[in-house]
Amino acid sequence: MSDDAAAAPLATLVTRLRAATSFEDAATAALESMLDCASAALAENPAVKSPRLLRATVHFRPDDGYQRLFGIEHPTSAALEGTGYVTSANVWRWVNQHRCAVSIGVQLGVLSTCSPAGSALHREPPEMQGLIGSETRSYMLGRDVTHVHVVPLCAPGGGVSGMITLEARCKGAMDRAAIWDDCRDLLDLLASIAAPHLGTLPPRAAPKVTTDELLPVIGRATAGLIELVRVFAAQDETVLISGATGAGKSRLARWCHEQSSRKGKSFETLDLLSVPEDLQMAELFGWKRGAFTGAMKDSPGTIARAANGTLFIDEIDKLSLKAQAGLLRVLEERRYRPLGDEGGARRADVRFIIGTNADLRACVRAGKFREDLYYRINVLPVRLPALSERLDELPLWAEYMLARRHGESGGHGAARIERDGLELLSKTPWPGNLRQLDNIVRRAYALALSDRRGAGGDLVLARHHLERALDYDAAAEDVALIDQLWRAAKAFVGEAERREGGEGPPLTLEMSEAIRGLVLAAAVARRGGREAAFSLLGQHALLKSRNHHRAYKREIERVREFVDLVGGKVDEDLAALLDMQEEPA
Ligand SMILES: Nc1ncnc2c1ncn2[C@@H]1O[C@H](COP(=O)(O)OP(=O)(O)OP(=O)(O)O)[C@@H](O)[C@H]1O
Repeated sequence: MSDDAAAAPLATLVTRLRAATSFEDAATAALESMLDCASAALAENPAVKSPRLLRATVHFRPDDGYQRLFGIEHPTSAALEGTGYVTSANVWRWVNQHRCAVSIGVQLGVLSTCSPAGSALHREPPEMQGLIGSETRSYMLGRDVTHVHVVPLCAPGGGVSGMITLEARCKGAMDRAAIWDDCRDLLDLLASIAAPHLGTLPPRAAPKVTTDELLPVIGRATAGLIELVRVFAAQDETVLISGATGAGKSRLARWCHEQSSRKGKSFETLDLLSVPEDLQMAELFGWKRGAFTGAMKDSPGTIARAANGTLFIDEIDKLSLKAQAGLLRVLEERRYRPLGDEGGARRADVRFIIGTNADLRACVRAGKFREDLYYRINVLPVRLPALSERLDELPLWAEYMLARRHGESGGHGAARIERDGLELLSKTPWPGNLRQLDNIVRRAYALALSDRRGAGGDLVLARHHLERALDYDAAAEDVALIDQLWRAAKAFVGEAERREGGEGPPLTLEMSEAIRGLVLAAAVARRGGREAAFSLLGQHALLKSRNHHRAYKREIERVREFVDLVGGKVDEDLAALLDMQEEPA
């Protein structure tokens, strides 16, 4: 295209970008101008028969994780929805590392690029082999896409903040990745002009996302993210959810499953924090009887249990290097073999969602996490913001958690939080995120309940209840475990002395064993179930032999006896656990 011919689209784009007030305005302007230029260039190319530009997409992912995804159809400019997006982790990785465009001839897998240093065109340099995998290729062909051009969005600071993909159908040019040669410089230029606007303009008003049981609160900062996850849910590719501990990654993973075509099938969670390294392979792949000492009978692993459904692997950075190699094989070949199984490999029809609160790239740099696995799971990455980054949600979460607690205890009437109590919460730092907020609300609820005893009306969480709950939290955090245990030991001995003086039956050393049951009960309350509690506390042999329910009942019985003996007011959560005959739902 001549310089004169290029001047007009440049001027139009600059004018439209200046007028843009949102990310979507700027993205539409950029995509339309790039599609128009590419369309004109292809029409003039005598070697290309009946070319047709199909669509273009902005993948905005500063700092690697997706922040926005926006695309339009050509020539209508209708916004793309749902599964309308082509994604390829490898292409992103290449463009991100080399900061230059790539063209792909989909049918034959032909690739071309400019060398990062200059303008020389390279067809299929060796490092690009395998850049588009067979899955991506057949997906594109299934959508009638024969040619794709990918342009990096270079951020002013030197990094790459995203990429723009253009898709075309040119059946007569199937062996030529080079159909874009006449316009590739102009496309680079248009993208570079748009990049700063895309990086700085705010999104159009947050989409109206409806809440549900799994995501009861959605604020301004998370609305866009939830929409992204809804798009990703439809794609069956691996989703990587990163975010601080307690931010709600597990719930988001579950929600993603419910939005996917695997809804209604099993959803399994493997929390690697609670699985010792030497059992990780067994947990993932299952085992045959005799595969290792203690393997008394065959057992399916989480991959088999998640068949046709979704497997959420949390705390992925805790995966041993050996198990990392195993997981990589599953992700690449979709096949696995249980430990000790001599038969053929089994098919893993599972959608993986991965959770982490670690910086996986730092783990790769430190040699603790395989780089190839990192790229294999980093297909659709999203970052769930910490509670401190979405404070508009805080009052809604607090009220939701209070209502849930009130409902659990079968409370009558309404329960609410006083306005200055909510103010206090919004000024509090929340390193433990939603989990910590939930704990505070529960503790404040217990305090409010004991204040209300006897009085009717609404249950009100006043500021002083929340203050006390927060103080308790801070105190518990500051005091080392051994000091807290020492205090408990001294309290035990004090009570024994009182009884020695004639106050009730004696307290013997054996009775101090009730502490085991208390620890287990606390773990059940914390982890939401016996299996997770036993696993957390390293009781894998009991779990394997399925004897943990019996063990739990025995320990809890001991606690009940102890409570009967010493009397006094029992914490409400503990009382509920002691009354419970069966596993909590
Ligand atoms: N969508 C939600 N609905 C109700 N409660 C939630 C939700 N998300 C988070 N919470 C509260 O926060 C707690 C932690 O949530 P979740 O386990 O999903 O966080 P996480 O980010 O996976 O934590 P970790 O990294 O420690 O595994 C939950 O037990 C619950 O109390």
